[in-house]
Parts: sequence; structure tokens; C-alpha cells
Amino acid sequence: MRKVVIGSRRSNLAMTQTRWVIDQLNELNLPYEFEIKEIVTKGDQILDVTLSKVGGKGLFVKEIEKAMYDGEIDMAVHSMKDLPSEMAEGLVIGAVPDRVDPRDAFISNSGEKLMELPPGSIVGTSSLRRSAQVLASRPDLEIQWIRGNIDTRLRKCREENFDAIILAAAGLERVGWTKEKDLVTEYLDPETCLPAVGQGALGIECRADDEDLLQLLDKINHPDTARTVSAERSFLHTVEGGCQVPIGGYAVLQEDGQVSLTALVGSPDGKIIFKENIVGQDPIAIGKEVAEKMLNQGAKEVLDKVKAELDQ
Ligand SMILES: NCc1[nH]cc(CCC(=O)O)c1CC(=O)O
Repeated sequence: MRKVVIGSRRSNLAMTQTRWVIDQLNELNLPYEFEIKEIVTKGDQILDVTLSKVGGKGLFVKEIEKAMYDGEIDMAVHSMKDLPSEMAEGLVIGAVPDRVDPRDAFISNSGEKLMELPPGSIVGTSSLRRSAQVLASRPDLEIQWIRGNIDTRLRKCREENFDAIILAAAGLERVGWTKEKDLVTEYLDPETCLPAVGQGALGIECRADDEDLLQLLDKINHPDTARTVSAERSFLHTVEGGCQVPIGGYAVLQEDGQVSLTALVGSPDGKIIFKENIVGQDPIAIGKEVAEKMLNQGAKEVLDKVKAELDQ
């Protein structure tokens, strides 16, 4: 019997995702037991600044990775979209389980959909990807930053000066909020709001040399999800370089077995949107190809400008 220690942030979503993975692993009936170790990250302590200004998504991940190097924990369950496109040395994604709903959920206080909101309505999000796409279809709306975990954002939407907020459907679904009837006003289709790279999928990280654990994790890997997400991450890897920028990427598997990847780069005000679709057999190759095409078309200048503004 091996005891596997799983590091998790304390948030409801992180804990729920970690427990879900433990359930999947327990169902295999193999000689392993699992223990959760809570890790408080810097990202959880900084609440009042735009996330992109304090070091981006990597912030949540780094301290968990340190605990893994130190042997304090053996693995961690991440929302795939929070994982930087390049893994830290010595660590790997051991499994990508089946993806849940990748879409963004639009929640308005009045019950009006995105295209129905009156001009000047305030939409809360702290994602440049969401703001770019909302403003592209509704330039007459106002975006205001909103931070905090899912429960905090839902409370702020009701109590503070917001008319609507946008959250990932996956997060709402995992913590059980979608059971609440009429909470979600509208699920935004990927044509309106292309999801973040990896949205709705989990990535389970462990040490690259932990062959025993890698063998176990492979049993809950979902090859189709792993394949489509790898196309999205290959795109992210080629365009980016760490910063939190207005980028979206969503890939699906076609019936003929090919991967169809749609990728987006925009300016935060939604005035410039680059969007491309590419179909191919090799996910890494198509991710790279679509990224290079968009960078050459002018996406590079847009991204450089956003990064320069974030650095100020
Ligand atoms: N940025 C935080 C974050 N990271 C993962 C999810 C939701 C779950 C997922 O997309 O897998 C969320 C919340 C949100 O964006 O609304």
C-alpha cells in the first residue's frame, strides 16, 4: 500500500477537484491511499490587485510545485487553464481526465442575455480574454474588474454595482452551483466567447521520475481530451511567454479523428480580434502553425502592447 500525498489549494473549487480525482483513483481498487495536504499560495493572499499584474496565473502553481520538488507532496490537481504552457523542469502532467463544459457562463442580475443588456451595463470579469470578446460584440458595455473565488464573485455580482458577470461553466458545475435553477443566464457559445486554453479540463501534475505514480495516473487519463488540450497549449506556448494576455483556444476532435483548433488573440478593448481555425492530425504541429500564422498577421504587435501595459 502506497500513500500518495496530494497538494491542494484551500478554495472550494480546488478541494472539490482534488476530491473528484481521489474518487476516480479509488474506483480503480488498487493498493494506494490518498491524503490531501492544504497549501496556501501567495495568489490566494493577494486579492485586491488585477491578477495579471501580480505575476499571472503561475503564482498559484509555483508554491505547489515547490512542495512537489521538496517531496512534501507527490501530486497536485490543477485547472488546466491555470497551468503555464511550459511545465517546470522535473515535473510533468501525468493525466488529463475527461473535460467538462468548456464554455463561459454569463450570469446577469436581470436575466437578460449578453446581447439584450441595456447600453452602459457593467459586466464584471478579470479576464482580458473575456473583456476583449464581450466588447467585440457589445462595445457599448462597460467592463469592471472583479476578483475572488466563484462564491465571492457571485455575491459581489448581487451586492455590488455589477449587472452581470462571466465565470467558467466548469467551475460552477464542479462546485454544484449549476444545480441552482436559473443561476446561469446563458452559456456563451465558443463563436461568441472562445474559452481559455484548457478551460474545463484538469491537469494532474507529478514528478517526472515518479514512474509508479505516472502508471497509476495514466489510468484516469482521457486520451481525446489530452490530445485536444495539447493543441491548445501548443498554440499558447508559441504565442505567449508567461503573461496573462487576451488569448483563447479551443480544440475539438472531429469524426475523422483530426483535431480542429480555433485560436484567438485580441486587444483588451475588443477592437482588434485575430481568430483562426486549423484542422490537422498532429496537435502540437497545428497549435504551432496557427500561432505563427496569427503572429505574422499582426497578433504579435497586439500582444507586445498588452504585455508592455501590464509591466507598467
Ligand atoms: N481563473 C480561475 C479559474 N480557474 C479555473 C476555473 C474554472 C474551471 C475551469 O475552467 O476548468 C476558474 C474560474 C473561472 O474562470 O471562472
